[in-house]
Amino acid sequence: MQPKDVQVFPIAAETTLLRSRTWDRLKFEAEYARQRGTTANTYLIRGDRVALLDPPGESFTQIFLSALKERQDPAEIDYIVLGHVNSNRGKTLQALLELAPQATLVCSKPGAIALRTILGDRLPETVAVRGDSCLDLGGHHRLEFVLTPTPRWPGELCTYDSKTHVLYTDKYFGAHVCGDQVFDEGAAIYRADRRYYFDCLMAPHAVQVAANLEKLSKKPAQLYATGHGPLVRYDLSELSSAYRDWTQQQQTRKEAVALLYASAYGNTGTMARAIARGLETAGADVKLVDCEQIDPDAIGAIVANTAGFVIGSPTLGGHLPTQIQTALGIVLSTADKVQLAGVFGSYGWSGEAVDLLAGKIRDAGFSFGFDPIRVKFKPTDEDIARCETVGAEFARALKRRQKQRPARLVSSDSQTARTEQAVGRIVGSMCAVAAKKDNRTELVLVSWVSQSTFDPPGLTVAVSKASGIEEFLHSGDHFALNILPESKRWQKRFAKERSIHGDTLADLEIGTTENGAPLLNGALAYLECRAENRMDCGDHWLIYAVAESGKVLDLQGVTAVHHRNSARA
Ligand SMILES: Cc1cc2nc3c(=O)[nH]c(=O)nc-3n(C[C@H](O)[C@H](O)[C@H](O)COP(=O)(O)O)c2cc1C
Repeated sequence: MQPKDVQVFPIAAETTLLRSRTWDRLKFEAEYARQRGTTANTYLIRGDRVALLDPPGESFTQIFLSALKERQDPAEIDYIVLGHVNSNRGKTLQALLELAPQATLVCSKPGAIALRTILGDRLPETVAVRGDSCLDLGGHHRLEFVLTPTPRWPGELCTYDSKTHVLYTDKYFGAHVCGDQVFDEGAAIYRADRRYYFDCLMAPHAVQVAANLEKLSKKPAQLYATGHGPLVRYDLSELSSAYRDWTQQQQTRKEAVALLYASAYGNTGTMARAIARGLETAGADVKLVDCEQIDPDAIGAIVANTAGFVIGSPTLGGHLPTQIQTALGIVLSTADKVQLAGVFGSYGWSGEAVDLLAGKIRDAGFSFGFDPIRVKFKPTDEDIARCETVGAEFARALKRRQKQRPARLVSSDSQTARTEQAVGRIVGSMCAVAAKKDNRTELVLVSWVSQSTFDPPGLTVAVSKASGIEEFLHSGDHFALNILPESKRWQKRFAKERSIHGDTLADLEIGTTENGAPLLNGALAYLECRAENRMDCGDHWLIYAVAESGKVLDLQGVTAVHHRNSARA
């Protein structure tokens, strides 16, 4: 394999590209299956002042600095502009700043926060730019900044040079592909790589990407200077409109379901059509695919654009037919783990196919929207009705899932933020702890509630020390745990204030439990609790209480769950 190197190329007036190249796949691309190598593109703009845009990550630190020093004295670099900040760049930045201690770092505000974590004491003067900020390098090189945050890169920043009409697009419009070609002449050869890059890095954040594309389109760019892969000169308008189409497709894919099947004698096909009817009745958009009739390459594209997949197969000779084996391989390598799965099939006596499918899909980490369905030979009317029902259930489960998934998963580069994010993924049910003493009622929203003992039935609840209620929760005190249903009403009410007491209780209908504890009208269930013990834990008290009695008030209701982006949100 060709060794790593740095390709240097002038791309516009006083503007040089330094492309750190690897023909191998980099560590950070673990998610990226197309092994075509990559380039980390850095740009040097020499106006009256010198700006270096986007030094590469640590895989290239030494070769990049050697190549840079041959062309530019680092001691004369005025600005280092960072389209995004991550720890992978930390090592190169540290080495670069030793050679260029005079340089000012330029990045977005979230970028500056991440830099503080990465560089610590060694952080030099840093300018956090806003969306309307400009940096005049002299010689008519005026850098205009466009903030393009996505949950994955909250601090992303693109830069436009109004002299050269070059738009430095950081993560946008790139591709992980390595070669000698700097620009994209014969652009069609890159389209599959660019689409794959989009699917891996942009598609999950389609809403934010669409908004950012809109901002970028305001710059009259003649060249997209990408962060990775070939620069976009020849495919500029087509790639821009393809990005818009792809984001739009992504936003409408929400409840599409890929229903893949094969059927030698028509029985599994009958089941497939019944499941499809059920799905459609419940509002899903079904892509029904007979795997014997489709080019396997098309299966990946279909599955990548759906929120769930269902696979049906007959058992033939104790196995899956080849077309289903192929389809399964494609599905498992393409589908996102958040996609919901389903399995069905007709059989004659042993019926291994459904178990095989379910086992592989389960082992790959997917969860199911219905229990696998097996039908012996020809489906009866009852079987067909059952297939329709599970189709509809699957569509509803999909809707619920999408509602429950947090709108934004903000990824971060600092270890602390990553830990907080991970802690934030622990979900808890939304409850209101309510207590009354001396005619004073206090009510506080909590989501850190957990059953702790079976005998006696006991639970722990964490209550903020800042909330007024903690003084009502000493050993022997009684309180009610009101378990809230999924409802916008409660979300809105508690968005205003989490801790409610005094006059602000007036808009709530509060009854009493049998033991006289405050019961919130509209609660899904309640538990009458007696505090037994408490532990001093940082900014919270952890209360252990015994549930003395309780009742589910709405048997059909679903408990509200508190999804968070981070431990602090
Ligand atoms: C050649 C052949 C092999 C079969 N092997 C099995 C088998 O190993 N186990 C089983 O349960 N059924 C087996 N069957 C029965 C089929 O699974 C059954 O007929 C099923 O309804 C076919 O579904 P389809 O109409 O969707 O193709 C076999 C059928 C044929 C024709």
